[in-house]
Amino acid sequence: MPGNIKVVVRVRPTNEKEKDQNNRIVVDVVDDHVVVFDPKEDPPFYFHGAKQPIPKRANKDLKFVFDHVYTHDATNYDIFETTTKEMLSSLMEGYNCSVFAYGATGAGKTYTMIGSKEHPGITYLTMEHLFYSINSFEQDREFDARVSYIEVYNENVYDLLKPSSTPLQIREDSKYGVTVAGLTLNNIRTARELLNVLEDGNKNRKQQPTEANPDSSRSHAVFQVYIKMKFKTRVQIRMKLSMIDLAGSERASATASIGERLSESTSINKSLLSLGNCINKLAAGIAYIPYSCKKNIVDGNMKLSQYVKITEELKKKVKELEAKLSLSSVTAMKKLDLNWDKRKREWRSRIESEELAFGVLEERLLSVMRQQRVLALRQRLRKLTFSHVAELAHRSSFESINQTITEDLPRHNRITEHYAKHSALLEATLMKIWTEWDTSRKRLKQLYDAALAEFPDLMDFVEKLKQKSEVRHVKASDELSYRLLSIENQELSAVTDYNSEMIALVKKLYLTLKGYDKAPPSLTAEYTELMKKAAAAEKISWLDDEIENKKDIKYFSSVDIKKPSISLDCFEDLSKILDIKTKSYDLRNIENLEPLNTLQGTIELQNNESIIIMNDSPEIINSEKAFNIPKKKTKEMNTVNVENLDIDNKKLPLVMTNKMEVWIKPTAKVQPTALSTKRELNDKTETFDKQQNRAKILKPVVGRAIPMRRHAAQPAKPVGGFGSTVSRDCTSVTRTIQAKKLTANQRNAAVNERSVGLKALRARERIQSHPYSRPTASNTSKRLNSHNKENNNN
Ligand SMILES: Nc1ncnc2c1ncn2[C@@H]1O[C@H](COP(=O)(O)OP(=O)(O)OP(=O)(O)O)[C@@H](O)[C@H]1O
Repeated sequence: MPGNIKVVVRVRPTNEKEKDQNNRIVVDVVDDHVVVFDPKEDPPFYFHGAKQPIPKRANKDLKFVFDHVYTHDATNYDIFETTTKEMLSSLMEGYNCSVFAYGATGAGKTYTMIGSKEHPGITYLTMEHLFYSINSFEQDREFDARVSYIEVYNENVYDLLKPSSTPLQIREDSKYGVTVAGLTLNNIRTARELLNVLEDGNKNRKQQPTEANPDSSRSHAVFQVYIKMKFKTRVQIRMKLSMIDLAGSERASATASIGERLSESTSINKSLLSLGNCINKLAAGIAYIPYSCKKNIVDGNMKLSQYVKITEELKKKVKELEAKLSLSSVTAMKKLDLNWDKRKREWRSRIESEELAFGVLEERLLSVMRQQRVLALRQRLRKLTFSHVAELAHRSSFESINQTITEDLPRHNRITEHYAKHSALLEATLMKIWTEWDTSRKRLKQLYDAALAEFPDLMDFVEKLKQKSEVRHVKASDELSYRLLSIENQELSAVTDYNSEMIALVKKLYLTLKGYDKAPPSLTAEYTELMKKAAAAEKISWLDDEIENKKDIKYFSSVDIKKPSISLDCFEDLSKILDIKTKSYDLRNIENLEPLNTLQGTIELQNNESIIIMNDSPEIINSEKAFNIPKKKTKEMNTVNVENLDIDNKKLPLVMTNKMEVWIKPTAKVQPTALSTKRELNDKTETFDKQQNRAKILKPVVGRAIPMRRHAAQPAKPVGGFGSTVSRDCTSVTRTIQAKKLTANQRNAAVNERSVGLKALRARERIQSHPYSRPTASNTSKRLNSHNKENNNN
């Protein structure tokens, strides 16, 4: 505002009563600034030729100049536009502002200040604009606006927002000045909320009808807005806006006050008198004014030379002050900066030490969780072993074995009990540490939030610490996976050895019986079934499977630190994985076993590829079953070349025995071996089609070659075929098709190599060294001797 005070006058329209009584209008609005009170009457006039009487009392005809004068047709909005609207910009700059409505009873003070819902007063309009300003500044400032609404009635203060018959206490202290103890401050965010607050407050205001005003307010109402404005630069400003609807100044005679009204009038007048005195003293420049204010009077009688001297002195003083001010502001800024850095460092070190403590707790927690997981796995494996042993004891017909195993049961029980105790202990420890860890975690989070609220640039620092914690989790998970897998692996190899021995034993027993024609068909069937199962677990790796399995591994080994009590649930899934693995056998020991293992599938060919299937078996008698090929033809199928085979869509439905190896080759032709014929190939392929068209597996890896049982009597032919060295080599059985894309020369070399005597030689050696071949006329005694010898050794 241009000045720090503005005085305006509003003239209200005459009311019905005044109109009825034909009251004289005593205020004459000359223009926007000048008003004449009790203006002179117009010159006497004549009516029907008779001069009308002149009033006895002389008119005061007092002229007043104001900052603005509003006529009776001005609206509350007009008043707001030229008064408090301007004032708001001063308020937003941090000045306290006050607005008083002063006037006689019924003059329209409440109408102007408070108004009604239809005609909101300037308090509402001002606040509405204030909220608008607050919103427009929101980008770089934060606001907190609270309001209070009190009335001063009979010199006592009452809270209009929390009505009570007991007045509030007024206090004065050096820091905050005059305050009202126990005052309600309402946090409001919109002008609409304010309207409700004002309405509620007004209902509690003391109003009584007087002669002059049927709704006369008998108290001074003080509406105050406390605004806290915080800049992004952390500078904070508090300011206060007071909108005061004073009680009407009145003459007891005019308001016809008696009794209680009269005492109210007395109080009202007394307080207004004090206010008036204060304003008058300010205006008159009196030395002592009870509320704030500096005297600034210039003596008009001083000489010009004195003015010059004073001005010089003042200039000097101003320079001194300016220098001091700039010095102190630099010092203050430095101090501020130092404080700033110091506080930041304090936050960092507080956070660091809390994080350190948190990290120690977390390490402990993770370690206990790891122990718990490992123990749970051991517990489960122990249970599994125990149930196997118990079953074995139950089934065993050997008294001595049964006894040994039964005697061992108490030890199993003791171990199980020990595991349970240890597990309970770990559980208790875990819960204790977890509670401490959780408390520390929450505390750390609070510190992070508080530090970032004050120093957003600490974000990187906080993020690094958070990452540290994540790394701890990942490490713990990895370590756990490693521990679990190594335990599992130990278990697996133990089970594998055991199973291999068992299968070897079964094989010996069965073949021995069979060698002596003592194997009944039911036993053969059972044996065949068992071998099928064993073969089904053969180590054929499927590329996709490996990927899927990895998911499971991740699942069982992750550490969910936030839910320690249910962390062991995932072991159910782990058990599934382990079960799969423990069922797999070591296939090294089931080579040379019957029956044929078959691999079914479809090989999809690339445009430049063809297929060669080779079979190195000198006798094809058992593949007859799998392929359903007539005997006379199968005998000729030692080597099968499917090169250039015209299969629909270049897909070859395939039943691959373990005696075969599939070679995928580029279009370059491979020289067929001497024994291969197309005719044989076609016969075989037709059979595949008939039987195995439903096969769906894509991209199979070549299976391990398991040579069929051989008849020692049948001479091994020097035939072509795939090399058994490849198939026996455990590491090479998981080759992918891609790995087989050899050049034509390499392939030819390989084919030829395998086609000649080397393979046949090996096959012969195997046959001759095989102790369980059916005895023939020429070698029966030799076989029996060697068989008996081996049994004795066992
Ligand atoms: N500008 C206006 N236009 C229309 N009506 C008005 C105006 N000013 C006041 N009035 C009416 O005049 C009456 C008295 O007004 P108001 O109650 O605001 O007076 P007041 O000065 O607050 O009186 P008191 O001191 O007794 O409380 C009310 O009925 C109000 O509606």
